[in-house]
Amino acid sequence: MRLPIADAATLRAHTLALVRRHRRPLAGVLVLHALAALAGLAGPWLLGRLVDAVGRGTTVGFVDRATAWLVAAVLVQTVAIRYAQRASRVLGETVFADLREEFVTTVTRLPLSVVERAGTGDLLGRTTNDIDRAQHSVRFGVPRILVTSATVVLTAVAAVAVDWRVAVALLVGVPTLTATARWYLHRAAAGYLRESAAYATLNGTISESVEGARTTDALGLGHRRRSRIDDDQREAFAAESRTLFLRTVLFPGVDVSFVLPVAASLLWGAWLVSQGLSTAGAVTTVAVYALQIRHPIGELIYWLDEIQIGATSLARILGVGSVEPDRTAGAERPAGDQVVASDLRYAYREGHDVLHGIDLALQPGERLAVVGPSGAGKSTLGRMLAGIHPPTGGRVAIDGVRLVDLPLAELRGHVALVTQEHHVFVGTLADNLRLADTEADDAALRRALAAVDALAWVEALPGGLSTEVGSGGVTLTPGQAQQVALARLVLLDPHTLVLDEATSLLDPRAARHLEQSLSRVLSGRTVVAIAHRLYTAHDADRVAVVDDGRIREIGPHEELVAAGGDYADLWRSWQQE
Ligand SMILES: Nc1ncnc2c1ncn2[C@@H]1O[C@H](COP(=O)(O)OP(=O)(O)OP(=O)(O)O)[C@@H](O)[C@H]1O
Repeated sequence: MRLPIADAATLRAHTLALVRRHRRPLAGVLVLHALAALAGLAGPWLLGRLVDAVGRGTTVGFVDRATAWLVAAVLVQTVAIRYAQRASRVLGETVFADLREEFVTTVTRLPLSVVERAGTGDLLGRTTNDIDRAQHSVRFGVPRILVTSATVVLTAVAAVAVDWRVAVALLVGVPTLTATARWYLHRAAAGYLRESAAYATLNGTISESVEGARTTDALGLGHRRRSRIDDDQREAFAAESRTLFLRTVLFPGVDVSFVLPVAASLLWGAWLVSQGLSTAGAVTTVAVYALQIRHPIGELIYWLDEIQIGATSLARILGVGSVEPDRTAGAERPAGDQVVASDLRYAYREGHDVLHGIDLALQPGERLAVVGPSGAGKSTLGRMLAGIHPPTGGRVAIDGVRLVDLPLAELRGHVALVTQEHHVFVGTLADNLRLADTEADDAALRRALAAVDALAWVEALPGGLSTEVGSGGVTLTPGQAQQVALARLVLLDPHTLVLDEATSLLDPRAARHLEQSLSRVLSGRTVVAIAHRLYTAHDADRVAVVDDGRIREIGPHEELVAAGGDYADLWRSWQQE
């Protein structure tokens, strides 16, 4: 599955909405650029007047005045360009800041199931490469397109105003220019879209290979990863070659279109002058305009090309916003705190259920251990009970209200999940803990740390709670990171907790101690503990044995051992180890 890409209509609507939102600064920028362009047109016009005046015979005074006007025009142009550039950049930055904020909000609201199915490469590509490209277009492209368009239009109008007969010659460049630009722009969007997708896939494969390097090494899968990277690279190469080919047609076509109008205005103008239909001054002015217009047209096409790239990136960024939410909050709120799963099913891929109709009623305040072989569906069950993914069949409800009908922020106050994967965010240790409760004071943070046996090492850190941790700060061991995650859970204080191998990174003795101190703090809370170590099951009120997506046995440890079923076998072999 890939994340969606916004269609042309959405892209247009979004761009128009952006333009409307910033129409005042946009109008200001346009006025300033028009002023700069007008001042730039004065030079060739004055030159033409001088040529004619010299032809007729003129005075030094006239030449001096014309020169003074020329200097004044250059000064006005310089000042106008300075303010126009500044206003354009400010506009570009403001628009991009808007886009960035929108995107961050969208990404943080993405359903986890969608991110997992799409793979992180695609999302990573959109948050890095595509944001960079869109940023380049918005920051520099949009302002330059405004400048160059204003300059091209005004130069053409000025040429017609000076002498329309001579200005007609400028049109000879139009057919080749439009044909080449149309040919190119028609093909470029698909080409750049393919290129972005190819690089996103390549990035995903490379980052996956780096993250899974040890596994690859241990299983001797190096050649497979290499051939996968080779395939992705071949696709990226083919995609890049295609866009390069498009440019090799565009650039010569554009160059020819630039030379033609200059030559034509001189030849055609000379004939007009010989017939007494124009003056040498008018021909000079139009020919200089034809030379002058090359630069903004070239820049305009360059930016139209860049804008195409930016637009494809923008389509990929906006596409993320069209991901449907995986839940919509209803109005009902639970009064009690009993979590019940009924006929619960889940499939990561359609038609491949990994949970086959589980019924489970958690008793408020009980501690349930979930055990079973690898791949049995224990983690999936844990995620369902915590409302991470909406079930594909059946339901999980608190006091009759389905978890997926609760707003996410509220859901976390009822049920929370801690897994073995934790991220330590850059910031102080206190910041990391306050993610769970922004209002918690230092004393509350210390209590939570004590509950997870972490207070001693935190107080031994150079800055205690204010120690900077995460990338660039003090590096926490995986076990310490796990304790921080558990302390967050204590602060969050939900009535039901799902611990998925939440102490797996600690040594067995420390893990058991932590679980015991945690259970003192969490007394009265319902705890579902998914466990490898069977003492967790031994310490629990009930044990559920999960195999092949079904609960095979459920009951207190002693009863299951006495029953002599799967659990009794598991327990015996674990004790022998
Ligand atoms: N993100 C995923 N996408 C596709 N299939 C998945 C995904 N996560 C788990 N599965 C599959 O679902 C089944 C149940 O996996 P699950 O992780 O729930 O089992 P588990 O009992 O927790 O195993 P373990 O003890 O190894 O963690 C397995 O067949 C697994 O391959």
